[in-house]
Amino acid sequence: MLMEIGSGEKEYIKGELLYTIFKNDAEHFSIVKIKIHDTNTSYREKEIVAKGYFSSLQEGNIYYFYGEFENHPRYGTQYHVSSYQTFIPDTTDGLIAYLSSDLFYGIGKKTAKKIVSHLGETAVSKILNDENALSSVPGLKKENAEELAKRLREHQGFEHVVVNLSKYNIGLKMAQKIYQVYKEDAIDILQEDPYRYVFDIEGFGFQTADEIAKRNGLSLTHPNRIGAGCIFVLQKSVQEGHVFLPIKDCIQQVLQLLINPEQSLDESIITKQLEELNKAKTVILQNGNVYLPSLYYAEDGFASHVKRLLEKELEFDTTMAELMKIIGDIEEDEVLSYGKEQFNAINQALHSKLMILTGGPGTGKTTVIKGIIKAYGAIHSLSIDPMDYENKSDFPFVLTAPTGRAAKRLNESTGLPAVTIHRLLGWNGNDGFEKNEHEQLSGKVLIVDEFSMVDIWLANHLFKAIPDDMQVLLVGDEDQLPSVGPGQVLTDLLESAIISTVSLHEVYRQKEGSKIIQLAHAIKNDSFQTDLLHNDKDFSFINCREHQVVDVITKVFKRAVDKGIDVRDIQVLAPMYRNQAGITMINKALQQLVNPKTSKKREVKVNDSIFRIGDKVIQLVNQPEDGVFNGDIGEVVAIFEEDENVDHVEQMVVLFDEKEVVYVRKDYTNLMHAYCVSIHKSQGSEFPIVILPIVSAYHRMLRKNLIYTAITRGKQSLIICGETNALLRGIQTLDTNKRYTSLKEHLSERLESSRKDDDLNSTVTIEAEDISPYDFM
Ligand SMILES: Nc1ncnc2c1ncn2[C@@H]1O[C@H](COP(=O)(O)OP(=O)(O)OP(=O)(O)O)[C@@H](O)[C@H]1O
Repeated sequence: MLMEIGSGEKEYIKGELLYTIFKNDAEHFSIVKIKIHDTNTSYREKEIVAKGYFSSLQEGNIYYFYGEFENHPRYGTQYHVSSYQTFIPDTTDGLIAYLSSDLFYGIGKKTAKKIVSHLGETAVSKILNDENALSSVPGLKKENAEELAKRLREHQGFEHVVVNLSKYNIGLKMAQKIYQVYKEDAIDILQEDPYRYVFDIEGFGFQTADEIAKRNGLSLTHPNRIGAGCIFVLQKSVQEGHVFLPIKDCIQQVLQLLINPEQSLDESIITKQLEELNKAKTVILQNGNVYLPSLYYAEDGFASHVKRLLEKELEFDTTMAELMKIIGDIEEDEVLSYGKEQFNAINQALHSKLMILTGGPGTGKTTVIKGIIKAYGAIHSLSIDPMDYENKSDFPFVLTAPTGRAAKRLNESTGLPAVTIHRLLGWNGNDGFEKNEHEQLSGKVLIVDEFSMVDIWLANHLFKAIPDDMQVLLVGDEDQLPSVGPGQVLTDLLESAIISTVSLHEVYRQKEGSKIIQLAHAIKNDSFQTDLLHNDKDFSFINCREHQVVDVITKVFKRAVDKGIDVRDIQVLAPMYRNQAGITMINKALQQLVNPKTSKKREVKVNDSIFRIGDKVIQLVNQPEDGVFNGDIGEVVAIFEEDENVDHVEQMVVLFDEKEVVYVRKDYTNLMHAYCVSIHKSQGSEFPIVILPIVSAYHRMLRKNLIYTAITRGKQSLIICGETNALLRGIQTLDTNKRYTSLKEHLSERLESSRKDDDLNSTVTIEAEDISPYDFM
């Protein structure tokens, strides 16, 4: 149904599009000049500049624009369009002119007249709403009728969808996503089964679908509602890190979600619906658990690749004596003597197809990685200098980590090239990964650092791309926070004990007198005592309460900056965004301290924040097309106004290490200030100076692994400010949020089946010795 043009209390500007000032086809973003015909707003000028996301606009056409006025500091009043619609002439003459215009091939004036006289002045909406409307027009050829309806639909389709979705408070951006999936069917689907949106459209919430369904009078026990409820509950559980939900838990959560005083629901209805979804392969029910298929297959796929890699035997014919000599030479070269655990780790890694190396900070993980690479090079007579390889892809050592900063750290500590896992696999956004089981990685040894941060999806994609004969070393610290995404791959692998593992316990950095390392290990080993909080050369503890946190941090920060320390080297980490000691407040205060407003510095306002040239910012999502990833930290280096660049849109330029990334306004929300970042976001990074507030106001979040992760981010200095009790309680609180994962089961099933195959094969061989083929003839 078409919304009545220009009707309702919604503000509009009706006008002719005079010309396009700027157009970005890829973004569907345009800035246009409008000659105003009519408006129900108080705007009294004859013309206005309008901007927004449009599918197609034609100069000379008349449109209704719905949106809001905006005051641009340089260009004055502009209209920010949130939805729009072509004005279809409502007079007979206007309509005839419209239908016989160039827009509609094959329809001349005569035919247009016939259509209007037959269908009346609402001809266009009749054609759009009823496929057969034109069949009653005498003398109109079937092909022409079909062509006209098709063109009209194409032309009106997007606007029609946008305008109708806006009635349900669905904005232009989400409307574009929806239109891409459903095209002109979007509104029909929304009206018949809004819950389908929850399945098909990323980011479309259950509550929105539910409200629309209620408005459209859909029954509260409708299977689609219950099905969407199940999917929504599963999607939510994935955000909490689960790979599946036990069916009972899932049912309880769905009941909670769908609860309604008007109509009761019982478990059997939900169970039945889960079975239906299972039949349709929308979920997978197995062993009393319910999975979203992508997660079930990720776990199972990962397990199958682990099995594949373990099956391929490794040829290693270096004798222990030879190896001792090689390692001895490396020790001489490195001017150190490997500890027993470290030697064992190098030896085992060289012998293993797949190995896990774990250990807390300063136990020598990087030292061991370097030792493994050098020893491998010596054994196989391979140079470990990338410069000796003409072709980059021939370099035998592939070093990778889940985040940009972790990869950079790995590169700096080993002196070898290291990239993010996404880059290694050639992630290209929607299209997926260039590297996969068909196009695998090249190289001989793969080393993945910070493996505790890798979720089951990424682990599966990575393992798919590992060729059978590659040796793999997974390095991580199991005591850190689990991955942000679903699963706990490192923990599950360690618990399954199917991959050889070496844990390093002896702390080497402590020998250099590091209090940070001492603290970290005391927390890890549950031997923390408050006297460890005494100030030291690399550690201070400042007593303060929640309301003093922002002030204390600002003072500490100021003192450090006054001492000449680079702002980029000081990182505040906190567990939560809200409350008076939260990340948001800390960022505001620190921005004011280190990068205040001045008349010379350009800035842009984004919701409640102001981004200013010189601001430290963090990327919040993966943006592979620009080579920036969730957690990367950069600095705003330029802000351009619309008329200052060839694209004619406002732009903000952020420098990440040596790479500049240009953001347009719609992407500004991918950034946040980074004077203070969440501990979760800091995983995989290290900073010279870490300031860590810990107060009881964070109690919901304070856990041993969170505090351990935060403390181990500090390289040279750590300043904790807050309450001793909150710290004590935090490190005594274990993360009881058990993640539901079944990787261990998948691994044992896979390995069990391969054992059975082996048994079967061996049985056949034995029997075959006694039986001749003729026995079967
Ligand atoms: N066997 C050793 N003898 C002397 N020094 C060592 C030895 N092993 C490691 N170190 C030193 O200890 C420090 C920490 O080692 P390394 O950086 O390898 O640990 P790590 O586990 O990677 O630490 P982090 O996780 O904090 O990065 C380094 O300065 C390193 O040179």
